[in-house]
Order: sequence, then C-alpha cells, then structure tokens
Amino acid sequence: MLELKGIHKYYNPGTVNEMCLFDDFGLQIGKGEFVSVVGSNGSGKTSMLNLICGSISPEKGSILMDGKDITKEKEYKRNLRIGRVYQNPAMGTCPSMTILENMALADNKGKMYGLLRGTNKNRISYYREQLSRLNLGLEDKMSVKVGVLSGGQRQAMALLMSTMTPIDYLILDEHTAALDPKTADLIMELTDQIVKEKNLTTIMVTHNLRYAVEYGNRLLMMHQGKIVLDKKKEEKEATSIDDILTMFNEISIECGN
Ligand SMILES: Nc1ncnc2c1ncn2[C@@H]1O[C@H](COP(=O)(O)OP(=O)(O)OP(=O)(O)O)[C@@H](O)[C@H]1O
Repeated sequence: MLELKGIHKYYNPGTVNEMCLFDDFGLQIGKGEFVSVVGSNGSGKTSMLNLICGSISPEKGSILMDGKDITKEKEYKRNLRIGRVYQNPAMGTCPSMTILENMALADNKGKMYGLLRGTNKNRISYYREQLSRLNLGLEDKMSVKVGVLSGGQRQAMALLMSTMTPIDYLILDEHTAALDPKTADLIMELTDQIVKEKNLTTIMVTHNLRYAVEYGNRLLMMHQGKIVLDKKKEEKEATSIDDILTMFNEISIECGN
C-alpha cells in the first residue's frame, strides 16, 4: 500500500512567486491497483509522482510505502522498488550506449559495477528473449546504439528496462504522449501485460481519456492540487469517456475558462 498523508507542497516558498500546490493532500493506493490519473494542466499530477519517487520533498506530511515512512528516503533508494517511465522516450534510455549495454545497465540497477556484471552469456540470451517480446526486431540489433532508434522503439525499451529488476511500483508519466497512435496502442498493451504479469501497483498519468477509461482498475481526476474524482472497480468500469469530458467541462466552467 502506498499512502500520501497530509501533504503540503509549496513552490518558490518565501518569494513573491510562492505557490501552494498541495494543501493537506491525501491518497491511498492499495497493493496491485492500477490507477489512471487524468486532470487539467498544472493540476499537480507530475508533482504527485515526483513526491512519490522522491524527486521533490513535501514541506509537511508523510509518504508511506507498505507502512514504512519513506518521506526522507533518497530518490535512488526508492527507485530500487519503483520503475518510472517518462513522456520523453530519451529519459529512460542512454542514447550513446548500445541496446545490450542499456539492458545490462537496467538489469544491474542498484548494483556496483553494473555494466561489467551484466554482459555474461546467460544474461545476453535473457535480454534477447525480453526484447523479442516487443516484436520490434530489437533482439537482432543488440550492438546498435539506442540513439538511432525511433521514439516508439526507445519507449518500448524504456518500459522493459524500468520493469526488469524486481520492483513493486510502476510510475508512468504520460508515457505514450510522444508516440503516434499505433505505437502508443502497442506500448499501452505491453504496459498492461507487464503490470498484470508482475502484479505491479501502477500509477499512470495520461491525457488520453480512452486509455484512462480502458486500462486499470481505478480512475482519479485531479484539479488545482486536489482529487476531484475517484472511481474504483465497477464504478470505473461504468465510466465512459463522455462522463470524464463532462466533468472536465464542469471544472473549466467553475474556473471561468
Ligand atoms: N519546479 C517547479 N517550480 C515552480 N513551480 C512548479 C514546479 N513544478 C511544477 N510547478 C507548478 O506546479 C503546478 C503543477 O505542476 P505539475 O507539473 O505537477 O502539473 P501537471 O498536472 O503534471 O500538469 P501537465 O498536465 O501540464 O503536465 C503548475 O502550476 C506548475 O507551474
């Protein structure tokens, strides 16, 4: 279980640009939940993910992972249990390294001298097997530099790499947003497969309402640092894209946009 309790988050505190994003924000995510998060621009979705991953700290409040307070735990330590895929495919892979080197690096996350240990024969055939799941032919291009791959190919690799070590949580920050519709569908299918196979507790921020409705078992909508909609299981299944759009429109009218 992941818990955010009484979170207060300010940006630029003590300056004329001070902005309070979260004022007593709370959220509980149960083990194995796959939560889709939608919301207006600037509603705090990425900030929430950054707080969970430890990329930013709250001014007040606590973050608990399976009952343990991790509020002060460093990002690199949390990352041993969390996999994260970003919107930009370049974020999850290293362009100047080969596919093989990238896979070895991901495989050895958190270990010392990762690259050397990762290049033994058994592991290479494991990487080949994993890459072949993508159906992109990458298993036959292991010595090619990742920088020459397309965005979709890189994102598929980023997803594979972020879930290679035994993690419990998967954080997806608009991870299909930079991809063409067909490739985005492919990455979404792959995501769903991996989440189910590894029973990962997943938070997926997306502006794609179809994905938000079709995938996962819980749907959150955020607005101005608050959760304004939280639908679980059957209630989520009964929610349509039109329902979410209506809610978006109501929020916009309230804001005068
Ligand atoms: N490092 C920062 N410094 C100052 N303000 C920030 C910083 N990061 C985010 N903000 C502000 O916090 C608010 C929430 O931003 P955040 O990126 O979390 O929203 P979001 O819901 O992910 O938005 P989008 O859908 O546009 O990606 C915005 O008003 C943003 O300008």
